[in-house]
Amino acid sequence: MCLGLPGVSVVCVRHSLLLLVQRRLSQGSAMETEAKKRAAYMAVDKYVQNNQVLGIGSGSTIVHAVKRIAERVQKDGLKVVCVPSSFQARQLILQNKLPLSDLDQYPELDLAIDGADEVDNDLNLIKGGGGCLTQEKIVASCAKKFIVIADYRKISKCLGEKWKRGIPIEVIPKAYLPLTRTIAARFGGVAELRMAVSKAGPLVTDNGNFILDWKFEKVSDWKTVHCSIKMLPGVVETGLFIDLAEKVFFGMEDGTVEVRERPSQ
Ligand SMILES: O=C[C@H](O)[C@H](O)[C@H](O)COP(=O)(O)O
Repeated sequence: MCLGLPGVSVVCVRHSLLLLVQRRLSQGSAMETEAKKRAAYMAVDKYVQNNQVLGIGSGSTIVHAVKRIAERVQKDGLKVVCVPSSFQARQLILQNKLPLSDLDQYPELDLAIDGADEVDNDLNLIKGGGGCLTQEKIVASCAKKFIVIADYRKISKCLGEKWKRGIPIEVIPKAYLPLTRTIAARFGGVAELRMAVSKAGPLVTDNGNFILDWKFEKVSDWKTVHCSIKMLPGVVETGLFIDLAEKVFFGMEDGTVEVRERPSQ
């Protein structure tokens, strides 16, 4: 309510603008959540079959996929076994009362499903925005099929166009400082130690390592760069997933789901 007092109308206008911005932001995120959910549901419904061993990725999009798998287990009597790619994935599997296993029991998976931070035209991915990448890549590489679920914001023509936080690189803690220098000197750009959000100090991965976010300048051959970075002593894995994803399901802004296949298949 605006009172007829000097200055009050300015306050009211500001307040209304703030509410408008907040509303837009929450609509945006509701739209993104809906897009993630649609992509996840379609991927699960098309690809998950009875008696499969599934690799479960990490992040916010995979939450919808796990929920859908659990729904199908409850409603349709679907039988699956789930292998997690992170602490979060393990918790999700347990919370949804799905059978939990590991790569010791099942070194070969029928299917792995995961999210991504960015996806280019060749279905190369940037992953690790949430600090999980090494176990995700291991799980994806053990699967006969690896499919990705994402919302429309992740679509890009070339890596780095959308994801501005740099390529996540998991490193052995003792090597982080020399690696920041070597990566910048050899490949250009800046590699920064990722800091934890609610603790003082660096983010520590599920494997007890650190993450460097490499803000690159220009890269034309991602495979070569990935291989060269992996050769550096102390590097555990990069968040570049090259030639791994077979299909990506994108939940779009208009409510549809766009499915893209890797061109070389
Ligand atoms: O480290 C996190 C993982 O690589 C996620 O799969 C990736 O960040 C995508 O996460 P979200 O589904 O939350 O966008």
